[in-house]
Amino acid sequence: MFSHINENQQPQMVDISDKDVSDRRAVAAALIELPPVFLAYQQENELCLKKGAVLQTAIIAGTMAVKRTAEAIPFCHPLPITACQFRCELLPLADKLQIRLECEVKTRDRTGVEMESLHGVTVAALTVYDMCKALSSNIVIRDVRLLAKSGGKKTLGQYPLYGLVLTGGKSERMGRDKALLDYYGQPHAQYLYHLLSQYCEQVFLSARSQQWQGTPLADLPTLGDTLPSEGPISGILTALRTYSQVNWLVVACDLPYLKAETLFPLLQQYREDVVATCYHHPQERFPEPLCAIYTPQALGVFEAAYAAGERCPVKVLQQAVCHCIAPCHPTTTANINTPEDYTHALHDVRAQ
Ligand SMILES: Nc1nc2c(ncn2[C@@H]2O[C@H](COP(=O)(O)OP(=O)(O)OP(=O)(O)O)[C@@H](O)[C@H]2O)c(=O)[nH]1
Ligand SMILES: [Mg+2]
Repeated sequence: MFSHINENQQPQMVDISDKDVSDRRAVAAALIELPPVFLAYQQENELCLKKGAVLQTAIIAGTMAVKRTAEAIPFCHPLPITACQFRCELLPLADKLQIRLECEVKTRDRTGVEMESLHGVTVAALTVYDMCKALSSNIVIRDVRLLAKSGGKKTLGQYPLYGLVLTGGKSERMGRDKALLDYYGQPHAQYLYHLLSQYCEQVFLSARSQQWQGTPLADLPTLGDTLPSEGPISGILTALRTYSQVNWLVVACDLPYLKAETLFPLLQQYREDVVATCYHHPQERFPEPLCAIYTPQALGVFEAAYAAGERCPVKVLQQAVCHCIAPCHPTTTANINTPEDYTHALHDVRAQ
């Protein structure tokens, strides 16, 4: 029998009286898209309109909503909230302004706070809409979802996210190290390290041993290949072996177009019940292993493929259960290999 229906088939609040108290945490996220008219109102990480500071107001509204979830959702238990934190990020794009909201809630009780985090992030998103609607009603709220929950029977998002920037190649076709090429005012591997650091608990470069000694990359945390350096698979497998209880966001150092906006779909849609979440190739639709999030399941899959002599990560992913998503732009996962590619990409990113 379902615990949310009683013996007369009437709905009821689930009886949690006998459950053990534990520390519970949940994180929910939402994405809001605003038309370009809002771009002019951005001031650092805030949107300042006549009506007031949009994100600050959204955070206050969302926090109040978290505390009052049981009043809005009929069968929710009222819970003492011990922490409620919002993270907001503004992302100006050429044709729109994106806002990414995250709401993290904690309690110590007999049931979890997933509804609280979802309610909080939804009301915060609606508050953004309310603050902004005088300027335009062409506002889309999307991808409201639970990212993580822990402390109860079912756990979601149980692994932290780590980042890996693959730099261990020989750049033979380029003739100089692709990790040191500069598009945004610093060696590209360093740029990617900082980009991933915004979303990952820890980030490492993946390299051949001693590769970066005496270079500007020497001070960044690095995982040296613990297998013969035979291509990106060596770096990926080293990372999976070194930290096997984390999700790995892996990117190659030769992706000049990678930025926050291109990572959002991965961050927003990745799943832990698959080997990897990745973009598919824009035309040929095979999984792109060098801009992907791997779960701990990937370790066994890569070990088996490696032992069988496979060295191509695309082929490994083609045989595995992956969550493939469409890249937002064909250049998202475009990599560069030759000096001509570099000149071309440099021109593109400078023109943006
Ligand atoms: N850790 C590690 N990374 C590698 C290795 N080989 C390639 N990579 C990385 O994997 C990504 C894709 O590699 P390739 O496009 O083949 O780059 P490459 O091998 O440097 O270039 P070529 O020498 O021209 O083939 C890049 O980020 C490389 O730095 C390796 O043996 N170990
Ligand atoms: Mg290579």
